[in-house]
Amino acid sequence: MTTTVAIAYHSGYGHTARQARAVAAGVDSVPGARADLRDVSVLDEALWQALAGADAIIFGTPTYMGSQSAIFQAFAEASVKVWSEMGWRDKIGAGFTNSAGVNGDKLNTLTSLALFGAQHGMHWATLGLPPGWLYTSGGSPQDLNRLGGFLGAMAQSPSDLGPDAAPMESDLRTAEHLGRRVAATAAQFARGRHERAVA
Ligand SMILES: Cc1cc2nc3c(=O)[nH]c(=O)nc-3n(C[C@H](O)[C@H](O)[C@H](O)COP(=O)(O)O)c2cc1C
Repeated sequence: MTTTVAIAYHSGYGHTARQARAVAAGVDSVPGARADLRDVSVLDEALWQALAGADAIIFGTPTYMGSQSAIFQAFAEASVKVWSEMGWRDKIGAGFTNSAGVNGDKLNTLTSLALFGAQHGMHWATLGLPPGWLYTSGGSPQDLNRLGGFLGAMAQSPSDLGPDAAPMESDLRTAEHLGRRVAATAAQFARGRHERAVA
């Protein structure tokens, strides 16, 4: 039984795409799980079919002007047809974002993604990591979850570095963690549904 985790993301300049690939690597590291990376700037039938068939959907967007990008929001609004049929209800949902500021108002973006998932009746998976780096005086920027998010995975890319150099490695490991966690959670849900069906 393969667990499919779709990663539905937008990236204007490539940084969030790099984070999305790290999420996918985390998914693919779980035995029996398969990541399906989908760029939501192309709203075609293949996208909607892939999302309909996924056990979990992880949403990703850069933080632009303190929230999700306009292109991600266009995708969210276009999902109203799926919403009207509750097509994603009971799937696992999760989110990630990347921005230039250390804070940069990323939490507002993650909150918005979680509400989006809630409107679709999804079960929201959190990051599930303690905060790293400045949370204790002995922390390091190399810590997992160095940006201290809980609702999803955060990454930070200095505005003068290209996607070849940012986000930094610890943020990419944090993104991998989210992918692994969602894949494991989706597999648990799928097994539970299967056992209920055969009981
Ligand atoms: C229109 C626009 C708005 C932005 N707003 C924010 C913001 O509110 N907070 C922040 O920290 N960075 C902001 N940034 C910086 C981006 O989040 C950052 O460059 C990010 O790495 C871009 O990701 P991408 O390459 O996937 O598009 C903004 C960038 C643009 C182009």
